[in-house]
Amino acid sequence: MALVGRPNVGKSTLLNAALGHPLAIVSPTPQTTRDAILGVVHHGPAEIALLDTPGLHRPRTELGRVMNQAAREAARGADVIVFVTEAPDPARLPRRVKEGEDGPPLAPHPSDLTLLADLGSEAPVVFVLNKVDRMRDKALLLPLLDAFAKLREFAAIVPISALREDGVQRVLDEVAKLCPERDWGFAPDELTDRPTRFFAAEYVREQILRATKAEVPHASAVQIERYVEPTGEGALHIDATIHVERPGQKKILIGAGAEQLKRIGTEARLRIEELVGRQVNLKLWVRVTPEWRESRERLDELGYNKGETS
Ligand SMILES: Nc1nc2c(ncn2[C@@H]2O[C@H](COP(=O)(O)OP(=O)(O)OP(=O)(O)O)[C@@H](O)[C@H]2O)c(=O)[nH]1
Repeated sequence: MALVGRPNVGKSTLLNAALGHPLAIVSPTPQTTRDAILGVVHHGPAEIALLDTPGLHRPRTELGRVMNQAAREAARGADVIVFVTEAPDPARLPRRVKEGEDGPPLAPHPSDLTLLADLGSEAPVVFVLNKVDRMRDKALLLPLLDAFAKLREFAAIVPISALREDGVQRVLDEVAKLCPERDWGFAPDELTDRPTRFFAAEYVREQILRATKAEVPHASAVQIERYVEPTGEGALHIDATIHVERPGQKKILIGAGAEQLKRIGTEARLRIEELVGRQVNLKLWVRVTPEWRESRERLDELGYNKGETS
């Protein structure tokens, strides 16, 4: 199944909750996910391969176009689509709506209308309204769910809170009902089809997203230069380069006395050690690669080539 939706609605959080493992990186910064990431869940008699996709958005860079393409391809290849959107942020609602006074009911986000219209009708679609935990008065969500239900046919409509792991099993129940019968594709303990070196790069990027703001997270890409697995008990050695677009971004990332970069490295190392179950020796370098987000060649080198349309 493919998880599709706008950026930041909680697709990766839903994938992690379904897996019971924080495999995908999550952050409050939109466009955190850059590549489709597969996670495998065994749910009752069903084996569900969930593809977390980059949030569909209006691209401003070549990277953005490649990300959208990766999401669309994942959706095209899926047997089931789980369309994810979010309950509105109460802080942004007019007070009278919050207080339940008369007024226009909550309406679908305009980008959701476009995305749903683009989905096509081949695969069944399960509609998920995430982040319902942030609305105290859940009754306010009913007209919103109604409005979505009128837009197209959904196999199921499921309000959830991926953050609180509330309703996630119900999503899997609905998907399992729609799974076609087929041979097993994965071993029982297989969590993903991505190699651990992919996640090593992701976990460094996750710390960059946590530590920096504005353009820096968007302008950063992590490339693994060396990945040496020991034969015995020793540590896993990883050398990685963080590419940024401008010298000012490099300065921010390194920080005074290289403190920022050290913190990013330490936090990422702990997260990688948890994944691989052994000691990790992680070395990071920062390099300025001007306009890497605009160059097909650079994007290929950095592994963002899933959207290649030939
Ligand atoms: N309150 C609340 N926040 C949530 C919930 N699910 C996700 N979030 C938050 O929403 C933000 C975005 O979550 P992600 O899982 O990274 O969203 P995404 O859809 O994968 O984002 P992109 O990578 O941009 O496509 C993070 O700060 C999450 O903690 C939820 O159920 N409730």
